[in-house]
Parts: sequence; C-alpha cells; structure tokens
Amino acid sequence: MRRPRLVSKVCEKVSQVVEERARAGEIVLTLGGDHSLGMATIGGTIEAHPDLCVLWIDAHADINTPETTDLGWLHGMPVSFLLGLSQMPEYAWTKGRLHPSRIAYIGLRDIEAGEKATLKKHGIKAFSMHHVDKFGITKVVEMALDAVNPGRDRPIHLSFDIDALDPSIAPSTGTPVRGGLTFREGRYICEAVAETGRLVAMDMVEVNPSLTDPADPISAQRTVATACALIRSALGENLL
Ligand SMILES: NC(=[NH2+])NCCC[C@H](N)C(=O)O
Ligand SMILES: [Mn+2]
Repeated sequence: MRRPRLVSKVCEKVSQVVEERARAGEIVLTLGGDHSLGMATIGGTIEAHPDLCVLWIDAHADINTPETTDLGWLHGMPVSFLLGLSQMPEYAWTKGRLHPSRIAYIGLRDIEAGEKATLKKHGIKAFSMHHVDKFGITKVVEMALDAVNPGRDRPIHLSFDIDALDPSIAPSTGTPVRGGLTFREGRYICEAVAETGRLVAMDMVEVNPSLTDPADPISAQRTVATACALIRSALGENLL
C-alpha cells in the first residue's frame, strides 16, 4: 500500500467537512486530486443523506481491496472502503455505509480480474464503454438511474473521474485509457443529473495539470476547461 496513513488522514478530514456542509443543506463540490477522495466525500455525504445513491463515472472501477490491488495505489480502492469490503486499522473511520445496490458505474474500460469478480459478486450495476456504444448515453444514464434511483427521489452523489473521458479531450490525468466518453457524452451525464434536481454532491477528480504533454502544450488547459464545463452542467447550466 502506498502512503496509507497520509491518505487516511487527508480523507478523514475531508469527510468531516463534506458531512458538515451536506448537513447544512449545501451542494458539496470537491475538486481533486486523486479518486481516493471518493471514500471521503461519499462517506461524508451519506452521513447527511442516508438514502444517497452514487453515480461513479470512470474508466476504472476503483474497487480493489488491499488484497486484490497490484500496485497498492489507494485511488484504485475507494469504492471497496465505501462498501465495507476493505478493512485496515488506519481506515477504521470509514464506515462502509454504502449498499452495493446504491452505486452504478458509467464509462468503465480498464478493470482488473479481482475487480470484475467483486462487481459480479455484489451485483453492482456497471455500464462499460461497450454499453455506451450499444445503447447510447441517454439510455445508459436512464438505466443507471433506474437501478440506483428508480423513483428519482433519492439524493445523488456524482463522482466524476475525468479519465472517464477520452484522453484526447482530457489528457492531463494520471491513468488515461483510450476509447473513452466524448465531451458531449460526459456533459450529457451531468445535464441529466442536474435535470433530476437531486444532486447533493459532486467530485471532479484526477485532474492533474502538472501532467502536460510537451508535444501538446495546451493539454492541461484543455483538461481543466473540460472539467469546468462538466461541473457547470451538473450545477444546472443549460445550453438554451
Ligand atoms: N482513480 C483512478 N484513476 N484509478 C485508477 C486505478 C488503476 C488500477 N486499477 C489500480 O487499482 O491501481
Ligand atoms: Mn477513478
């Protein structure tokens, strides 16, 4: 495991602040930073909104446990902590409150064998890029919401990893994977969530402007501009 104590300390603090702001009735926006933050933000939001559901938009499932991880990076594990599948003394503060039926993924295309088994075992709704190609983004978002929020009455936490998008649109990120969502598909997800009127929290993570491609000097700017557009859409900006 890489830097487990530091990540735990940061996440525990972030979690407390998110919980406080969510309890005050605010929409909580967290900018990251790596996706280990998801255990903090969702862990905090669910304390304030126990009937919370989560849309996790990502190229990766981030559901490794300390036992299944190859490289030990904690940004590949937050969902396992949220579901209570990972336990470590440093992470005793994570309460594992999220039920597997309350999270759905969109955008997956780089999943390890152990993660696949975990998704299957817990019956977690996951829409890969194959599903986006097959059904179109409109249908995929509808199916994801039908799974976790059938009455559209539950508060929604949108955890958006910028690497869900194709690296041509969002190159400045640590673990890019080709074959991702288009800009419009990413934005459509955010618009559809805004339309429900149930957004209570959003994460925009894995935006790393220090990863600039020397052959593409505005790659960082492009990534940041994309992230900002997604956030504006989720918060209700309309095209018309
Ligand atoms: N949030 C992310 N970018 N996660 C990437 C995870 C990559 C890989 N599956 C791992 O566990 O290390
Ligand atoms: Mn992620």
